[in-house]
Order: sequence, then structure tokens, then C-alpha cells
Amino acid sequence: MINRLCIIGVGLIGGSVARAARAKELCHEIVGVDADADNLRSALEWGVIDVGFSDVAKGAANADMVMIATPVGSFDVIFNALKAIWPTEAVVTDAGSTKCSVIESAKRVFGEVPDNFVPGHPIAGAEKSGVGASTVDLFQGKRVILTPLETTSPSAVKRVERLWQSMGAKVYQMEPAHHDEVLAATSHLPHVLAFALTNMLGKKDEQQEIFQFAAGGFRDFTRIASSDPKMWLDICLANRREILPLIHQFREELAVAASLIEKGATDQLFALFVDARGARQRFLDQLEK
Ligand SMILES: NC(=O)C1=CN([C@@H]2O[C@H](COP(=O)(O)OP(=O)(O)OC[C@H]3O[C@@H](n4cnc5c(N)ncnc54)[C@H](O)[C@@H]3O)[C@@H](O)[C@H]2O)C=CC1
Ligand SMILES: O=C(O)C(=O)Cc1ccc(O)cc1
Repeated sequence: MINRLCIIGVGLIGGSVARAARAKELCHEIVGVDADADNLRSALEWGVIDVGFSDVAKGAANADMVMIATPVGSFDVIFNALKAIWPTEAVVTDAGSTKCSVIESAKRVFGEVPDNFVPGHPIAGAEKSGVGASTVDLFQGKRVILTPLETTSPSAVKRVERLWQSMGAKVYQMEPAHHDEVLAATSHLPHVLAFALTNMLGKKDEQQEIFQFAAGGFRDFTRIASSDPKMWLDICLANRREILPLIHQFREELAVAASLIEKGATDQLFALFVDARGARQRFLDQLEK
């Protein structure tokens, strides 16, 4: 049982952790920290958190579990604010979408990554943000990746693992660099593509009102372009090393498709669609495992 759970960033993810922790009775008290006064007020009013602070150090004082759920570009600021009161007896973890950048940030601020800091990432979320979008069951049946270092305390890892498991998630461990490589392909690249496509069509729409005639496929493909711009700015900058080569690779794949369409290369174009459908089916089959 956690006594005092401190959540820094009570948005979609932080708010959902708070709601799940409350519902599953995982802690006695939930302290929320948020830079956005309106968001913090809502979290208090709705009973998502018990106490609210705008000051990181005040909020984290005396907590035995701290979860950082702010955009990855804010981690230097958060770690610096925590430095003066770094809770050596507590476990500190995070939910950031990139892991090498978070670890680098900890190294910049502390010299080395504290052994009670467990980097983590729930592979669950939505295109919405803020505490108003948080739900009690966001992590139910979802995966969470922890990327501990060799120096990370095994008991701290266990406590974070148990926290996510208690919220219904399945926990995996990965090397931080491997995490960033995998997530660049399955999450970061698709978001960049959705933003780019929607942006391109948005410019056309000003002249042609094309969105009026968009079907379900457009909605499916572009849902994630409604995601928070600040969060995705931070992710793209933090993991640019992995994202950029994939964008170049995608360009080549698109050029192949364009050339096959141009040539009317029926068999090859058909094979490309068959291969893509097969790959997606393999992905769907894996989700059921
Ligand atoms: N949205 C998603 O689907 C997922 C997001 N993540 C990661 O989780 C983290 C949080 O994402 P969301 O909950 O979606 O964002 P959000 O925008 O819903 O919530 C973030 C909260 O952090 C607060 N905040 C920002 N900077 C702060 C600072 N310096 N001090 C205190 N509070 C600050 C904001 O006011 C906001 O309320 C990000 O690192 C994101 O990459 C991970 C998995 C899924
Ligand atoms: O909205 C969606 O489908 C997402 O893909 C949400 C998401 C966004 C960022 C992450 O790091 C993990 C999950």
C-alpha cells in the first residue's frame, strides 16, 4: 500500500493513474501537482486528487511514490525542482513517451540517474488531454514498458511494476534505446504522418471544402492528429534520432507506391496491398496474445 502518491502533471495520464489508484485502493492520499491552475482546480473539484500544489517540491514532499506525467520536454525543470528534496526513501517513476531523453535529463540534473528512479511508459492513451479526459480504466488490459538501468534498485522496479499491475496493465522491461526505436516506428512516425496528412488536406480544404466529403477511413487515419501539439513537439524533438530515418524510409515506400500507380503495375501494386494487409493482421493477432 502506498501512503502518499504524488502525481506531477494531473492530465490524461496522471489523472487516469490517480483515478485508478483511488478505485483500486492502492494509496491513502493522492497529491497532485500541476502548472495549469484550471486543470488543478478541476482535479480537486472532481475528487481525482486530495490535495493540489503548483509547486513541485512542496507536492512531492513526504510522498512515498512519485509519478511524473508531464510532457517529456519539461523533465529538466521537474528534476531540478525535485533535486533539493529528492526523496531517497520514495520511488520516483514517470510516464513519458520517450525514455532515452528522460534518462539523459536525469543525468544532466543529478550527475547520474538516481537508483530509486524507474523510467516507464504506459502504451495507453488517447488524442485527448487534461484531467477532463482521464478515465479510471485507461490502463486496464494495456501494456506498460519499464526501462530500468543496471543501477536501478530492483525493489523500486518491483514497486512500480506492482503499481501498474494493480491498475490492470501488463508490464514489460526493455532497454531504453530499444524502447525508443520501437516506439518511433509504432507511435511517433504514425503521429507525424497523421499531422502531415491532415495539415496538407487542411490547406486544400480552405479552397475545396473536402472535409465535408471525408469518409470513415479519413477519420480513422487522422484521429491522432487531434493529439496535443506540445506533447508531440516534445516527443519529436526528444526522439528525433530514431524518427528521422523512419520518415526517410517512409518517403521511399511512398515513392515506390507512387511509381507503381503511375506505371499501372497491377501485380506489384496488388502485392504491396496484400503484404500490408498481412502485416496489419499479424499486428492484430499479437494484440490478442
Ligand atoms: N496522451 C497519451 O496518450 C500518452 C501520453 N504519455 C506521456 O505522458 C505524459 C503526459 O501526457 P498527457 O497526460 O497526455 O498530457 P496532458 O497534457 O493531459 O497532461 C500533462 C499535464 O502536465 C502539466 N504540466 C506541464 N508542464 C508542467 C510542469 N513543468 N510542472 C507541472 N505540471 C506541468 C500540464 O499542465 C498538464 O495538466 C507525457 O510525457 C506523454 O508523452 C504516455 C502515454 C500515452
Ligand atoms: O491515441 C492513441 O492512439 C495513442 O497512440 C496514444 C498514445 C500516445 C503517446 C504514447 O506514448 C502512447 C500512446
